[in-house]
Amino acid sequence: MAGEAPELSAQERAGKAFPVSWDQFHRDCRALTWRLNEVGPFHAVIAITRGGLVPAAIVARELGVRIIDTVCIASYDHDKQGELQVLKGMSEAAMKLGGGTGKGLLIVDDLVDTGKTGRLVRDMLPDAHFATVYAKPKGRPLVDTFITEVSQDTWIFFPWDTALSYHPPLRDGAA
Ligand SMILES: O=P(O)(O)OC[C@H]1O[C@H](OP(=O)(O)OP(=O)(O)O)[C@H](O)[C@@H]1O
Ligand code: HPA
Ligand SMILES: [Mg+2]
Repeated sequence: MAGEAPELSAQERAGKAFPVSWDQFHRDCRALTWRLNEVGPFHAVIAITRGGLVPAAIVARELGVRIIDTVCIASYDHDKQGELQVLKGMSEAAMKLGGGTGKGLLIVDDLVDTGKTGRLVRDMLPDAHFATVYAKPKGRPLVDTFITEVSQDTWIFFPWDTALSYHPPLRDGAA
């Protein structure tokens, strides 16, 4: 409708930027593993794709877990959240390892934001341990273990989504 404000993307609503480098991400994943090592052992790691694949590989390597499965969920088209779509559920083998409820399984994702994705996986595997590297306040209650809390009005930029580029100086004309 004419005059109506355009819908803001989640990233525009978030406003602040929190860029994460590969080094920082690796360090944060290792810190997450230190905490998870106190909770395990785990039979298998379940990565929530795609963002959960990178931390899941690092965590599984540190914890010596070699069985890794995926739950493929999509909701954000770049930075706009739509309906959650489960594109692929867990394998029967991993489900069996978790006794049907996820007991002894470790679910890993890069972050929780609104918590919608987290809620869906918790409903699928109520007894699993759910870990993320970053957590925003709305999603935080759904996570068992995380490393860094980031405010709800911040957008996290992951290293696989970004590239180095020129940034002008803060002060006009200082370049
Ligand atoms: O707490 P929520 O508001 O549900 O958001 C968190 C989810 O959003 C992102 O995934 P996305 O759906 O963008 O897919 P991707 O992992 O393939 O990038 C992120 O990796 C989490 O899985
Ligand atoms: N960064 C990247 N992807 C996301 C975010 C975020 O802050 N929230 C939901 N998906
Ligand atoms: Mg994701």
